[in-house]
Amino acid sequence: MTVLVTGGAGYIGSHMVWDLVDAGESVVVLDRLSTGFEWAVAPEAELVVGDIADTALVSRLIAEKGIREIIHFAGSIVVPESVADPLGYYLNNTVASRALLEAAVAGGVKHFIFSSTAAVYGSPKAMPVPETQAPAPESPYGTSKWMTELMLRDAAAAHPFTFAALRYFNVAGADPRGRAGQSTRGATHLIKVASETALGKRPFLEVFGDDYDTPDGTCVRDYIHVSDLAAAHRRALDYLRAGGDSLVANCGYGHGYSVLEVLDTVRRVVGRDFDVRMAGRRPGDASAIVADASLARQAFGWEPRYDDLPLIVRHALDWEEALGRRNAR
Ligand SMILES: NC(=O)c1ccc[n+]([C@@H]2O[C@H](COP(=O)([O-])OP(=O)(O)OC[C@H]3O[C@@H](n4cnc5c(N)ncnc54)[C@H](O)[C@@H]3O)[C@@H](O)[C@H]2O)c1
Ligand SMILES: O=c1ccn([C@@H]2O[C@H](COP(=O)(O)OP(=O)(O)O[C@H]3O[C@H](CO)[C@H](O)[C@H](O)[C@H]3O)[C@@H](O)[C@H]2O)c(=O)[nH]1
Repeated sequence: MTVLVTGGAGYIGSHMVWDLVDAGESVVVLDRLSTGFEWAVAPEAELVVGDIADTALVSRLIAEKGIREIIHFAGSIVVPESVADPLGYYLNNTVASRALLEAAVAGGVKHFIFSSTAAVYGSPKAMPVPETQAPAPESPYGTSKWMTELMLRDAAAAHPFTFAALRYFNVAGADPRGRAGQSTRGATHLIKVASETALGKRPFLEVFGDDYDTPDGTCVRDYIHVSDLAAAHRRALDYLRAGGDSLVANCGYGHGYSVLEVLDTVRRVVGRDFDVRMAGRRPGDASAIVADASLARQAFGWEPRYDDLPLIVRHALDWEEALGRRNAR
């Protein structure tokens, strides 16, 4: 059996591919390389360069490779960009996912795992936020992902497949063995931007808003190590293979850090200061969001290994340094 990983040349997808390959699975990656990299795909996996919205291509892959499971990471991921270009986000996240799902259903795919997001919740009143909290996204990005969750729910009621929609909180860090990491050009994610700034690749970092209703006024997020997230997917896949019901599950650790706390951690880990400037709020940002992650533990036995912010930052910095050496070659 071969697993199809869409977006497997991207940040999280490339870690997933390594995790599957390490477990002896056969893997095909479908990625159009818009933000991903050919070199990021583990050599044991087969990379097909193409678009998930290309139903003919996906149908051919499903038939030719005997695909029964899809892990779907491909998409557009930047919250403020989605505020500026909502239709582009609905196209690449919702419409393209619909096309992929149509090919999956027609091709007899049995299990589907989907990259959803904490952004579906908006700024929840009660925290940590459980999956039972009604979604109230504050950005087109969050809405585009929630719409895909709803399509999965309805399609799974009508067709013989099961799914897990995993709502990731803030993903950071890199493969502890140094084989993968975040290589995104012009990245906007806090730990990535802070790592680049700390290593002198950017002149300064801006803190987007210090007037939120949080203890120090900056936004609070639940940062999860990318390798723990990949492990959660493999657990979810095993659960679905064993006949588990479709589910929606948070992936986070259950504790939040403010932007300033993250920056302090980066300073301590790297052992030097860097230029941080206060700036206005960024469109689409929720003030605080922390996961209730008990369902993932109960339903499919997920046990995080890297719930340690300094370690996440250490791995992100190690990758950033390796990336610097790669780009210098
Ligand atoms: N990074 C986070 O903190 C975070 C949090 C929650 C959810 N997610 C979700 O996880 C998934 C992966 O995110 P990432 O951080 O690895 O981003 P990424 O940009 O590194 O990876 C996305 C990959 O998908 C590919 N892609 C995009 N559109 C495509 C299309 N139409 N057809 C084929 N390939 C396409 C890109 O080339 C890239 O390799 C996304 O769906 C994102 O919404 C990410
Ligand atoms: O240079 C920066 C970058 C970020 N931030 C702040 O740091 C926090 C985290 O921002 P990120 O861009 O790292 O992450 P987001 O919370 O905006 O979004 C991320 O996590 C979400 C889930 O919560 C989504 O799924 C999305 O894909 C992913 O980008 C936010 O308050 C943001 O304003 C800064 O102050 N300066």
